[in-house]
Amino acid sequence: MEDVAESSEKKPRLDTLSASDVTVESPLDSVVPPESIGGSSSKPPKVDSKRQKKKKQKHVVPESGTSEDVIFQEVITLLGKEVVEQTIADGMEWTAPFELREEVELTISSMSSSGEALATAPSSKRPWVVVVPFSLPGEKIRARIYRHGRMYSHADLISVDEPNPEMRDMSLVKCKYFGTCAGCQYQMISYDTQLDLKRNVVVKAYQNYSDLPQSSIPPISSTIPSPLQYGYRTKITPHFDAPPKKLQKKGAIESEDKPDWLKIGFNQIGRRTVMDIEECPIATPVLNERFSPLRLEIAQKIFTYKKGVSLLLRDSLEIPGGNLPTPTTAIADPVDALASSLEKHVCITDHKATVRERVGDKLFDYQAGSFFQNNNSVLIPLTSYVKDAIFPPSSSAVSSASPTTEQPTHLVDAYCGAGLFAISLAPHFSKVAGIELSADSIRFATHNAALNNLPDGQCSFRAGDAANIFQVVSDFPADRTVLVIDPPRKGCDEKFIRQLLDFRPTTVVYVSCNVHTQARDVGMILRWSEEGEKGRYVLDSLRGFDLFPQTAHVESVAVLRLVT
Ligand SMILES: C[S@@+](CC[C@H](N)C(=O)[O-])C[C@H]1O[C@@H](n2cnc3c(N)ncnc32)[C@H](O)[C@@H]1O
Repeated sequence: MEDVAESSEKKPRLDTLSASDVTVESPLDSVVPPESIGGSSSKPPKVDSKRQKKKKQKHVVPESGTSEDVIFQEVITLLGKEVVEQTIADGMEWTAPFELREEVELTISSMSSSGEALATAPSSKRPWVVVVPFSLPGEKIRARIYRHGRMYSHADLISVDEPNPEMRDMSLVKCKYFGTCAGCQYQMISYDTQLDLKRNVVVKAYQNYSDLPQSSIPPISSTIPSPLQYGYRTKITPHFDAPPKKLQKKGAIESEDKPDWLKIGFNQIGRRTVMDIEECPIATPVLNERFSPLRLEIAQKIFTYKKGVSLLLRDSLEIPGGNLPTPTTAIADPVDALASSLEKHVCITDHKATVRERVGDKLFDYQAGSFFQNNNSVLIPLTSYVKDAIFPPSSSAVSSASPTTEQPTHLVDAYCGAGLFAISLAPHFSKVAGIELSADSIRFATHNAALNNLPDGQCSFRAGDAANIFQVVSDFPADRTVLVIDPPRKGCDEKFIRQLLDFRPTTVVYVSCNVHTQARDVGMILRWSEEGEKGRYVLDSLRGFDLFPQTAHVESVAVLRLVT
């Protein structure tokens, strides 16, 4: 897509406006009962006057790739570039045409990449967009405005007055908190449609963020499904607030039951308020089994907490000898470890304890508080897909962009965590190097190489910034080296991309939980690779993976090949 900012000559640029001080109200503490999203209406919520404190807030243009910026790009698509530029030129982009708590009737136009619905404001108002959860294209709804952004306002859904019968099927909903909890957006949509929506997010991200011509973006295939669509989440982090000060002062007596004021669960949609949640159907069974007794244990000692707490529940295989905080440094017989690892699942709540997961014929240990992918059921499809992208399974599948018939022999795993990609792919390479910021994860990656019986010296892992890996692998032959990148949501930094281009591996597989920053980085890699004479990268394939069914999240895998 053309850069809107570049195309405006005298008008202010969309991305360079200064911050201004304005007075806003904090969001209301309102609740949309789940039944209202099926088509009936609800009463206005009670308004807690204490929560309506006025506060000063600066309006800052959101950084590229953040969720606010992603919505703003969608506002531009919906309202049109000219209209948005004119509104900015008039200095009105932060001035909503709605009062807070105003109720509006809307017709939904499209879905945002965050899984909410977008509607343009009624024609009696200035051009503006309203963002509403749990609504679908074509539906007529009533909503209540609670917060303003840049040319858009967030609203609570009050009722769906005319549902979209082709997309909405409330009989699919499996959670009693759906419609109030912030966790899931899509339970009322068929799984095939969820996958289509996620494909569309990848399409839009590359249109809005890559700055590449359409001809450089390959057709984006259908999103790869998760084998499990419920009961898949191997990690949940419910939280609770400390007891209210007045109760702490009274020194309230500990009781066997959970007091009504104590909410242990997840955030309410659009709010920072914690909802009381007893079970989460997208979490694995072992996590749900542990959650009820854990809630009671917390309730019984709630007055010992002076601050709010985030709990951790991780699904793990039971490790013979116990899921101890330190991995066994010496693994006497790794083959035995693989064979004897118990397949019994347990719930780990200690951040320092060791969690074990199986991915195909590999075992991965990691510290419970560290990063590991949260949907074990999709990890074989994901790692197999990456392997097939590196070594296309049949000659007919070899891309025309493939520069050489020689097979890659060396693998670099940047942002490697506990070694998921490095260790899964190691049998196909003679040398593997991984880098990762977390020293704990690196300790486990090294341990996992031994646990999986990989030959001594084949894999090396080091703690540090990803950009440092290129000094370490200076003896790797670039034309036989594959680079896997799996950075956090903010993506790679410029230093990393410059070093990548100095090294120029034959294939780059970029796995990302934020397709917007991925699109930005891939765009940079492709454009900058045209400088110099070391060969340029082409985007060979691009595909979404569904790691989080029932939610709007999509993981994206981009495969880049070097061509001369
Ligand atoms: C999305 S996770 C991927 C981990 C691993 N590839 C996996 O699938 O389990 C991103 C990882 O990058 C690490 N990280 C964040 N910033 C980094 C940096 N500047 N350099 C290296 N690693 C970084 C995080 O600690 C985290 O483990």
